[in-house]
Amino acid sequence: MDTPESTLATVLRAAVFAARVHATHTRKGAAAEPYVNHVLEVAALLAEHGAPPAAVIAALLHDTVEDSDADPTPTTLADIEAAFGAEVASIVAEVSDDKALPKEVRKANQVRQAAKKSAAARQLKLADKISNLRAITDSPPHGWDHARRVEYLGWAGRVAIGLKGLNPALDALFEATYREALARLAAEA
Ligand SMILES: Nc1nc2c(ncn2[C@@H]2O[C@H](COP(=O)(O)OP(=O)(O)O)[C@@H](OP(=O)(O)OP(=O)(O)O)[C@H]2O)c(=O)[nH]1
Repeated sequence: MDTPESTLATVLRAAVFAARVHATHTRKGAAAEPYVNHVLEVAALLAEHGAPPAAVIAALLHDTVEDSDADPTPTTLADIEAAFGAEVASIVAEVSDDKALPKEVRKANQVRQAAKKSAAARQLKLADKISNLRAITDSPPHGWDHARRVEYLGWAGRVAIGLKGLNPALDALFEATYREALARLAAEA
């Protein structure tokens, strides 16, 4: 008889799935960290701040579809649904940018659509931005000058306006991370 998988087992299975998909991907930062470090950080932020298990599992998988589009065997939402179910796949769909759209449209859509997303997707996206703001100061993407980092910070702040209001502790961490990044960028100017 099949026994239902525990949440812990699903979380670990998602981590293994993400590590395999991102095996050849690195972060854009100077440290060129393995990409999976980012998704583990986002999932840990959510788990530490009381987000539901489906959001933590989706966090591990959140870039597998968007970032495997150029891989020999891209990961699809159907793959995620088959392996982790419809709820997780739906959250991953909500936080995946459509890479076919021009970058300016994708960026504007993130600002415009943030507040319309589900509670799980909003918390996931906020944790994603916290991780990216940390990276902006600790290991900035290669070739990003000061102006580009300031622009990213401002844009992330505008997206976050629509994401906040669900998880006060996560909201506070975003605010603190934003202020720290702003102070460090101001000190460099
Ligand atoms: N800040 C930062 N971003 C990195 C790093 N490595 C990869 N990225 C990805 O690069 C995106 C920011 O680069 P951009 O040039 O602005 O955008 P693009 O890659 O989507 O064209 C982030 O997207 P995003 O829309 O902010 O996040 P997401 O929603 O795609 O996860 C993030 O996914 C890194 O070291 N630092």
